[in-house]
Amino acid sequence: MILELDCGNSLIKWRIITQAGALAEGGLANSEEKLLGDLAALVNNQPQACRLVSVRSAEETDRLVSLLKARFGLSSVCAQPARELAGVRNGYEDYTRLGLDRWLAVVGAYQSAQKACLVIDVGTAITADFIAPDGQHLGGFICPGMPLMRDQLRTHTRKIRYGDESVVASLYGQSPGRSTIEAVERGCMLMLRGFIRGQLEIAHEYWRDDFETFLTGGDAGLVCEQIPGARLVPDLVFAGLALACPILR
Ligand SMILES: Nc1ncnc2c1ncn2[C@@H]1O[C@H](COP(=O)(O)OP(=O)(O)O)[C@@H](O)[C@H]1O
Ligand SMILES: CC(C)(COP(=O)(O)O)[C@@H](O)C(=O)NCCC(=O)O
Ligand SMILES: [K+]
Repeated sequence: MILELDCGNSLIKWRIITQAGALAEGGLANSEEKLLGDLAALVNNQPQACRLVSVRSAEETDRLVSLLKARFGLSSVCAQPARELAGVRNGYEDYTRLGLDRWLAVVGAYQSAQKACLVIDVGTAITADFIAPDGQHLGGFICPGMPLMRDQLRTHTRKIRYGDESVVASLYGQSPGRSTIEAVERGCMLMLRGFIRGQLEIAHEYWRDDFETFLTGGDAGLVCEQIPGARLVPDLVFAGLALACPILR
């Protein structure tokens, strides 16, 4: 059994897979402690090794690797930046600067589609990445995700105040909001949708209709219906992680 971790800025996504790649368990943790507790509570499917990708600081990532070793005796392999992987060439001027979650999602998407791809990750930040038909990553765009957009308003105004627990799917509608929370959530949703529309326009300019759109990230469900034919792949980063850290397979 292999433990896989995707350490984002908000959540740690984890799963346990067999050597053959079949999913055995998985979950979400909003802190290191929660992750370690969830892993300690596993009855079956004890992992023998770990591979992980992190966009957190080197200190945080090293600490997590040490904790996994100390508590469970687990050795971890961490995904590293690369110029090229599985037929994809990193398009950043300095390839080490491209977020590793983006890179792995790009690699996972191209591996699956083998054609031009637009990869959109809707998490703490929203990222869009473009891959040409020959596997050349062209670069991408980054903007604040829903948590950051609402936090900016709650932090920098005096009268916009509501808790995360009040954010529910039923808030999202087409008509103008008639309460503060509705107005903010619907406004941020329109920003999100406008961003997505812009990315689709760019992809159409490059490749007309001959590209595949991949959607991933915790808030991908908010925009899935906006993109006909988009592939909603929650574990896209893990697909790339398996290619980046294959030694465990
Ligand atoms: N069970 C959940 N707990 C917390 N957030 C969730 C959950 N399911 C979906 N989300 C959404 O996921 C978003 C975070 O997405 P994610 O891709 O995990 O971000 P990151 O990779 O930046 O940590 C949150 O804004 C939240 O709306
Ligand atoms: C853009 C990101 C903050 C997205 O992180 P996430 O929302 O998935 O937590 C992350 O990929 C990152 O820190 N990237 C480094 C900067 C860059 O990609 O240019
Ligand atoms: K993201």
